[in-house]
Amino acid sequence: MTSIKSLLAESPYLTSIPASYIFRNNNIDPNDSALLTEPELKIPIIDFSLLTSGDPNQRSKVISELGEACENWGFFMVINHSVPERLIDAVIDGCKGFFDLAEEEKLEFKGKHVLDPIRYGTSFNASVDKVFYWRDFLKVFVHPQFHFPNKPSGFSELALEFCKKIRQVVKGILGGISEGLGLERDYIYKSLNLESGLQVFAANLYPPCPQPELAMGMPPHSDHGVLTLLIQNGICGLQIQHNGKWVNVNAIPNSFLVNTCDQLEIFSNGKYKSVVHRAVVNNNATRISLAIANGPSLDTVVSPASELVENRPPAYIGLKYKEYLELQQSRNLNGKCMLDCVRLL
Ligand SMILES: O=C(O)CCC(=O)C(=O)O
Ligand SMILES: [Fe+2]
Repeated sequence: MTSIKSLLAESPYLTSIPASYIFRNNNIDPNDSALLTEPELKIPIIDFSLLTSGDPNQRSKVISELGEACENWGFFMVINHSVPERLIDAVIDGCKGFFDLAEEEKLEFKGKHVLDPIRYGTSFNASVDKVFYWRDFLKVFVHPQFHFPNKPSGFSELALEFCKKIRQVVKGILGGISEGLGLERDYIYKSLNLESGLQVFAANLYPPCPQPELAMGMPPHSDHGVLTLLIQNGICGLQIQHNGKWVNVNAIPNSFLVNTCDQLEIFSNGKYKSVVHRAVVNNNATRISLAIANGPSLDTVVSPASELVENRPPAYIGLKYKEYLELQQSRNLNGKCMLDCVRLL
């Protein structure tokens, strides 16, 4: 399966996309006409420094903001996270450097199975996708064991430092979410074994597309883990579903875009729904996004927390995270269809 990058290198003056990439027709999709832009809506913003500050009033205020964001949006932007901007920029440059390698060099990292620790590819799962997505990707398992491509030089070291810092931010946010649910600060972190949790570094390349209104970078889906943190190269393209409408996310510079994922929905017994999101493409700039997915350890059986099923019976069956992940990755990416496999109510 040809990457988008090679497709464009072979046909630099492409004016229409191959039929196999036509995902939608704006004229007939009512969902697409329901697009809202974000300023009217105020996507929640969480000040991470207040979560870690010693001031209990500020902390309890931000914990309740976090709870509202999880309940009403499943999405928020995190500012003042203390991960240096130069590190973020360098990691994004590293992703660009990887995608700029010759195709033969990248193909050395072409994985076969969803649990292969390094996988370079295109679309989502090109062997089952009915329509191809306008996206090339590099997915790497960086925790509990750190794997990484050995090129471009220096990229691996930067990624190691970055992912470690992200785990600290995730720990802080999950502490706030736990307390917001009335649990001990480290309850979610411990119950889901985040200390040995799976962390996936997923870099996405969306080259300019001659017919962006017909193509899709990534189709509507929810993420399988607990929390995903996303950064990008200053070019927007992420949209989240909110009250049945698509909302453009205009990221605050240097913020992390955070979405709550399926394992948190299951663990919170449906109180915090994982958010459906997608990536649209444009016709003038290459977009790079980097999603860091943070999940339980692969052998954790995730089920609704016992503390949260007192007033409401469990709404999901327990399933080992590894099994959930294998199922999700081997199918078509389609909204929240995976959660339906474990839903009881
Ligand atoms: O590129 C984006 O904005 C979204 C990426 C995404 O949803 C993912 O990698 O799971
Ligand atoms: Fe996603």
